[in-house]
Amino acid sequence: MADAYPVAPKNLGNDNPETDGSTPIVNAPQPDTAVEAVLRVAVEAPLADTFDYLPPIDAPLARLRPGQRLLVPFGRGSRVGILMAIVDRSTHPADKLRRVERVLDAEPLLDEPDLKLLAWAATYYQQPIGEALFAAIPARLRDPEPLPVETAPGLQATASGRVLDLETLARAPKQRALLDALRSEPEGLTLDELTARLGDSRSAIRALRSKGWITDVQLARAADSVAETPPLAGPELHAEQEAAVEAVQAAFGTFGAFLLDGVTGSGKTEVYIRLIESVIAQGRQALVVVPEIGLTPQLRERFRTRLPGPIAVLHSALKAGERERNWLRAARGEADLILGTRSAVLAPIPRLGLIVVDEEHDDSLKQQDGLRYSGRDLAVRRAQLAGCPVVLGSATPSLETLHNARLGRYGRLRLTERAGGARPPTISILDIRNQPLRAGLSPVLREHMQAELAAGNQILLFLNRRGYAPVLSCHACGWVGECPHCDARLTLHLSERRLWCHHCGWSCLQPGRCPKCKSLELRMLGRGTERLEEELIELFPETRIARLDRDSTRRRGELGRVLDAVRKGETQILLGTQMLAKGHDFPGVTLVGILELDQSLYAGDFRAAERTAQLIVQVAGRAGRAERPGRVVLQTRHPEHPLLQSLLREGYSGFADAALRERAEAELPPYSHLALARAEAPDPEDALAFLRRARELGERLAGDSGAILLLGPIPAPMERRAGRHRAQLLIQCAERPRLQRFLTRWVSDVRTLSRRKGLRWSLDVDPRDLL
Ligand SMILES: Nc1ncnc2c1ncn2[C@@H]1O[C@H](COP(=O)(O)OP(=O)(O)OP(=O)(O)O)[C@@H](O)[C@H]1O
Ligand SMILES: [Zn+2]
Repeated sequence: MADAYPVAPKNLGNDNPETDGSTPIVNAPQPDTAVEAVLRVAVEAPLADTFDYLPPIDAPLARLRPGQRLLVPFGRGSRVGILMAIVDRSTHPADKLRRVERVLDAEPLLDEPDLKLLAWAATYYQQPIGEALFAAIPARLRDPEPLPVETAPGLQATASGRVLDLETLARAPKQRALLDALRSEPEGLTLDELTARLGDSRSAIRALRSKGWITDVQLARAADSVAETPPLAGPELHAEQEAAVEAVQAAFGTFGAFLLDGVTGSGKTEVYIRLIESVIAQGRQALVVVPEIGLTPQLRERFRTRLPGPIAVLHSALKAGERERNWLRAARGEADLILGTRSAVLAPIPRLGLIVVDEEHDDSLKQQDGLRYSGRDLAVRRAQLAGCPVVLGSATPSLETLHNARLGRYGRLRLTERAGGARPPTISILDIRNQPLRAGLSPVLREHMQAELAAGNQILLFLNRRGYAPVLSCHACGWVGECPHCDARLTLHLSERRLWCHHCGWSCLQPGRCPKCKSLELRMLGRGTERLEEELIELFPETRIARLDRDSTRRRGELGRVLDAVRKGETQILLGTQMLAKGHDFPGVTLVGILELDQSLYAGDFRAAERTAQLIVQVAGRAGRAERPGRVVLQTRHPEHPLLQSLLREGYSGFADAALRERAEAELPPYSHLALARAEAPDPEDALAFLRRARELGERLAGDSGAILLLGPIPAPMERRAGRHRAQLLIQCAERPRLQRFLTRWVSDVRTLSRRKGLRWSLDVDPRDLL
C-alpha cells in the first residue's frame, strides 16, 4: 500500500508558514503583493496547494502557457512542476517568491480541458493537485527531460539519387521501385515503412547505398504501423444494437451519458465498434476504458482488426517506453483510439469525441491508492468537460449507474437478447448438502459434465480461490498456518512447496512437520484451483484440462496460450478463478459449473451481494454464446438464500431492484455518499487513536445538524496486515456537495494533527469496499 500523505520534508514549511526564503511559498494567508506576473505551479508534493513563483529570467511571458512543465526551486533542490495559471498577484510578499529556473516544454503537455479535469479530480478526491497531475503523465516526464522524440532508422534519396534517370535501373526492378518510393518522400521512409510497401529489400538497399543514391537517416517514427489489410467488416447489427448506436450518435458533439445495459453476449462490443468507427470518421478520437486489458487480449485484437486507424494501448503492464510512446500518440492526436485501463481516462486526448467504459460495474476501475479515483466517474466528468457522449456498458450494471439511469441522468439503452440467435443460458441451483462430492463436484454436476464431454462440448468450472489448499493444519495439536504479519491464514501452493499469504505476499517453505508439536500429521484442508486441477485430471483422465488463475498465467504469453487453446476447442475443461468472468467469448462452452460462492454470499461488506450477483451472472454468461445452448449449475449449501432466489427468478435486474430498495432503506449508496478515512501504524493503538482525534475535529466542523455522520473509528475487518494495525472512520452524508465541503475543511484540519512515527492515513472518497 502506498503512502497517502507522506510526511513533508521539514524544510517545505508545511507546518510552518514562516518560510525562510530558501523554500517555496505555501499559500498561507499573507498580504497581497502585486508583481510583474506570478506563475502558479503544481508540484508533486504532499500539500494541497499550488506554489507561486516568479517567471524565469530568460523566457518571455508570451511563451508560457498552462500545462507546460517548469523546473522550479523547491526546498534545497529543484523539482518539475506544471504551470497551472499566470496571475498578476501573489498572496505572498514579492521578495519571498523564487524564480522558475527553466521552461521544459515548448508546447503544453496538458491542454486546458485536461488541467480542468485533473484539478476537478484533485478537489473531488481531496488530493493535492500535484498528485493528480503527475498521476496523469508518464513517469519519465517527472524528470526534467525534454519530451522524447521518437525516431526510427530510415532511408532518404541523395541529391544524385533524386536526379538519376530511373531507366538506368531498368534491369534491377527492386532497386528501381525502392528509389522511386524514396524520391516520392523528400524526408525519406523508415525501414518498416519500406518493408511494408516493398517487402524484404535488403539487397536492393545495399546496392543503392553503395552507389551513393540513398543514405541512412533517422526519422520521426510514424504514429503506428497502420494495418496493411483493410479492416474487417462486422456483422449486420440487430435492431436493438441499431437503436443504441443511433441514440449515441445523435449525441455526438454534446455531452450525454448512456447506460448500455445488455445481457452477456448481446453484442455490446459490436455497438462500441460502430460508434468508434463513426466518431473516427468525423475526425475525432475515441477513448475506451476497460477494467483489465491484460486479461482480454481478444478484445484488443477485435478493435485492431475492425478499425482502420492507429490504436494507442495504455495500461500499467506495458514497458515504460511503450507506455510513453502510446501516451504521446494519444496526446498528439495521432492515435484514433485510446484503449486502456482506468489511468487512460487521465491521458490527454485533444480531439476526444467519444468515451466508452466497458464493464462499468467492475471494481478494478477504482484506483486504490494515491489519487483514489473512479475511472468510471471521471470518465463521465471528462465527457461533460469535453462535450461528448459517454457510454457505460455492462450486463450487470452497478447500482449507482442503475440509479442514475432511473433518475434520468443517464439514457438507458437495452440489449435484451443475445446476438446471432444465441439463447440465454439456463441457470439452476444445486443443493449440495449431504451430497457425496468428488473433487468438490456433486453427482449431478459430474453427470452433466460427462454428457457435455461426450457430445464434444467444452466446460468451464469456476472456483474463486487459487493455490492448493487454503488451510494447512496439524491434526495432532490443532496448529494452523498463519501469516506472521497479517490476521490471515496461509495458502498452500503445493507445486512450489510454499505457504503464501495472499494479503501481504509473505511466504515460507511448506513445513514437513508441525512447527508447534513436531507431529507429521499435517492436513491440507479445503480446495483451491491447483488442487481442483489435480483432482480433475484423476476424475477425467482422457480429458484436456487447463487452469486459468494468477499463478498459472504468471509466465509471459501463457494467458494468451490458454485462451487460444480454449477458443480453438483444444481444451475441454477450463477451470479458474474470477479471471474466467472477464468478458471472454468462448463459443464452444455449453456448461458452466460454479463450485463455491457461499463465502461471498455472507461477506460483511455492504456491496457483497451486488458483487456476488455480478460475478454469478458474468461467469454464467460465458455459457452458450453460439448455436449450442448453455447450462449453468451453481452449487451451494444455502439454496434458500434470497440473493440466489431473486437472481434465479428475476435475473439481474430483479435482483438489482431488490438490492436498491435495501440500500434506500439503509441509506447506503447510491442513496447517500461515503468517504472512508483509513489509518495504519506499527503500534496497535495508534491508528485508532489518530482517527479518534480526527473524529473530534470532524464533529466540530459537522455541527449538530445531523447531516454529516461520522461512524467509528473501528478496527479494519482485517485488523493487522503486513505488520501494520489498521483502523477506519466512515463519513456519510446524503448530499454530495455538502460532503465535499465538509471533507475539504476536515482534511486540511486533519493534516495539522500530530502523528506518531510510522502512522499513515488516507481518505477514500466513494470507497468501493470498506476493508
Ligand atoms: N449483430 C450481430 N450479429 C451476429 N453476431 C453478432 C452481432 N453482434 C455481435 N455478434 C457476435 O456475438 C458475440 C457476442 O458479442 P459481443 O462480444 O459484442 O457481446 P458483449 O455484449 O460485448 O458480450 P459480453 O459483455 O457478455 O462479453 C460475438 O461473437 C460477436 O461477434
Ligand atoms: Zn500476510
